[in-house]
Amino acid sequence: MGAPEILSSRGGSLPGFIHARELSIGYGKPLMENLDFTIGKGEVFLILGGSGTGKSTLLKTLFGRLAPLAGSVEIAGVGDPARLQGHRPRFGVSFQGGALFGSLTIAQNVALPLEQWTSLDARTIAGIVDGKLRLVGLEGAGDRLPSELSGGMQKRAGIARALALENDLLFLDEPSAGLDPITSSELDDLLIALNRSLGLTLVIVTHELESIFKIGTRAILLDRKTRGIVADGDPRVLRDESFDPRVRAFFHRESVSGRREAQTDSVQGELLSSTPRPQPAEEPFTKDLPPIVREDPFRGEYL
Ligand SMILES: Nc1ncnc2c1ncn2[C@@H]1O[C@H](COP(=O)(O)OP(=O)(O)OP(=O)(O)O)[C@@H](O)[C@H]1O
Repeated sequence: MGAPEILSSRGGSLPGFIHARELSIGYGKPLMENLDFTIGKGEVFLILGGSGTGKSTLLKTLFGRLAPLAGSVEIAGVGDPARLQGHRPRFGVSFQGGALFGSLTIAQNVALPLEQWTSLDARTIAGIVDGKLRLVGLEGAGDRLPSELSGGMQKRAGIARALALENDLLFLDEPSAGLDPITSSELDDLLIALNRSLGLTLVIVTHELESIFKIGTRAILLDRKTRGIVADGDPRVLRDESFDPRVRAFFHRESVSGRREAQTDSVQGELLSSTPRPQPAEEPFTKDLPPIVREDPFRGEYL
């Protein structure tokens, strides 16, 4: 495998936060081998690639749900995140499907990690939950069940729950899957606001081009054939300056041979077979995001 093309204006300039070293991932048989990269604190780091390349598998390996086949992952100086299973989470995770508990209200869902991992009293937890719901623009929706919310609101509720423990690192798998373009763009606005205001580090699997260029400060592109990273850098720089046909194929929605695909949502190219179709428009969400402040006086208790 050749070295990845590095076209980065930002990657690597921030202090290292997550280190993947000679990392091989997969289920028995490796999907990716010898991955080496560092994610900086405060980066919006995107994992890109075609369908089935192993993006979600890499994400799960980074946060310890899956053990590496070889190599290591270190988060904030602590090696082997798999060993942290069963301990208080050091980061939030928001997966495809949201995984909110359908029989619990939104407020109860957000309260769960606080009840599980802290000894805070109910009143304090209720105050924190209110703050988290405000943070994601869901004030007033705490008493509703997930089924009573639009898809975009459910995603934001999932993010509020992932942030309940005040972690400064969030892993997200296809956050805008199934959302219409406007709701998806509003979710991007929320992620940008969280990144800029809280300094949250975001590690995101996505293949929505609009999202990639809007929120990503750094991206790696996985390639199934070489089982490695073919590009690493600022997604806009990769789009505009790369001559690698695989990189161009991904960022310009071309086939690897350079032919521009007629339909961006049904491309057949090597890297590009799974852009999800948008769903019908949802309940609108105000563009005016709430001011984001670290309003939580109990932060020290459960960090
Ligand atoms: N639990 C599992 N056991 C065995 N193989 C799996 C498992 N989960 C995923 N795979 C396989 O691993 C490969 C990579 O899957 P993964 O979900 O990581 O890809 P991806 O790049 O995220 O794809 P997509 O964009 O379609 O979600 C696929 O061939 C998939 O079928």
